[in-house]
Amino acid sequence: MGAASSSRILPHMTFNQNSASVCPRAKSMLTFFNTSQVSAHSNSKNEKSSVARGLCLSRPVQKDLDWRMFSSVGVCIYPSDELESYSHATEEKIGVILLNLGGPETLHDVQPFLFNLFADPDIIRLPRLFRFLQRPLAQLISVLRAPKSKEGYAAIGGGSPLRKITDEQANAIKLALETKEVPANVYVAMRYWHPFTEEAVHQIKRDRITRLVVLPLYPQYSISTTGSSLRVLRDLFRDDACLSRLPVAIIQSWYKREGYIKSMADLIEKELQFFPDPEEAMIFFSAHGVPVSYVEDAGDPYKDQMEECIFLIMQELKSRGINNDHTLAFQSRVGPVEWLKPYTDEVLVELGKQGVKSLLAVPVSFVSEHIETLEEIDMEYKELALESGIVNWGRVPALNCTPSFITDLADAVIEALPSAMAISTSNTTSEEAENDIVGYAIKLLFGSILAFILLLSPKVILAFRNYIP
Ligand SMILES: C=CC1=C(C)c2cc3[nH]c(cc4nc(cc5[nH]c(cc1n2)c(C)c5CCC(=O)O)C(CCC(=O)O)=C4C)c(C)c3C=C
Ligand SMILES: [Fe+2]
Repeated sequence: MGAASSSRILPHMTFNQNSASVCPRAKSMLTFFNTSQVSAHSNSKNEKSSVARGLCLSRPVQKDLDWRMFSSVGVCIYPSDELESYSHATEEKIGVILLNLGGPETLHDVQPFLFNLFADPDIIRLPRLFRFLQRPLAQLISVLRAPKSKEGYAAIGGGSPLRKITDEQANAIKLALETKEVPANVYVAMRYWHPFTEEAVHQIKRDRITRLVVLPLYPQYSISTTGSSLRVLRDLFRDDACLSRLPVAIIQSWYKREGYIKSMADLIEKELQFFPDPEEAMIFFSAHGVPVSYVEDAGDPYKDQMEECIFLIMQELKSRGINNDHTLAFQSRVGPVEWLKPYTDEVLVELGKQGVKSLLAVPVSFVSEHIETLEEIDMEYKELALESGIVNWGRVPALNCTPSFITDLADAVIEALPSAMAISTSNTTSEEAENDIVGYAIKLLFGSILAFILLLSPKVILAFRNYIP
């Protein structure tokens, strides 16, 4: 996880010291911070700096997804020796936290991993009234889905390669930052399996990091991925007076970055050469799907960002004289609801019918090999494509530790550093807290009655069957 400690001062960098990371020695801290002021400030600042540096800091539509809405009531809980040195910190100690999904390392881990995933309210979005059902539902669905998932993980060697690859990426980013004379500790924070976000945050505190860059390993922003990890981070920071004062810069998405686009184009250009007739091959972008309601009801920018990303990759390829046909489809749907269309499996069959003979699959929503590239694309979709009449099949590897890509991520970190600012804090009055509790009790009561009625309905019972293979 955390790489070797770095404690050099960076004389060539000037940071905005208004948001100092010093944790005051005061026994308690109840700080009110004017969030609207912070928003206005951070907006103009981030937008200016992002335009100037090509950084993509797109803002999610929803208020509750926004890191700037952090609020905190808290007492500094560092042991006194830690507090002492934290408060006297004079040296800049940079941390980079990589946000990723995590995956089961053994077949034994599969069901508990699935439980963590389905227990996430950003993955199964229940109406507020039914939130108390989240964990029992997660238990039910994870048990029902585990046999199918286990088959998939068994087919790729008995576990997910995600931890190993993410650790390698973390080391590579650390090295790239060192080469650029920006020594930093790089931490891996997984959402659903080890090393969990909590573990990474704990290590960040122990290492007394003074400035933090949050870098999701998802090029495009989705409520279900980056949004979910940021929410967990926000909660951890909100509950900790010291962390809520740590200057943090968040890179929300980076699919527009030139280095990323060029690295993707390089991989595609290289893979096309393996086809007997490279110009004839269709470039088939396959992105992980999300339920339609995320985009249409919750304002998830994922689909728009994905389409723009593909446009930019194709533009880069055209500038290199590569003018192949291309298409985008969405894979890996789970559960009874409608997901983003077109679906990868249906498009493959359709392309076969249309007489497409050569096809290059390009996984585009994730930057490491994982179950959905190694099993779903390489095995299931390949078989379906060949059955459907496609003769020449290829697949672009995931970026993993491709040097040009890692260098670009290191650049993104360096560009984001100056915009780091402390998380805003606010206090809740005891009256507001009491109202919250009463409101919650009323909702719980009515929710339970409604849930009981609903759970007995045959329609709901049928819907859950759809999680089973
Ligand atoms: C950008 C990438 C991803 C999005 C968006 C995403 C949304 C999403 N996923 C599920 C359900 C499952 N995902 C699973 C595995 C999985 N998902 C992603 C990425 C995105 N998910 C990755 C990289 C992985 C693989 C991790 C690994 O172990 O290699 C799984 C488990 C596997 C399986 O049973 O198929 C589930 C389930 C939902 C419901 C969702 C959006 C709401
Ligand atoms: Fe997923």
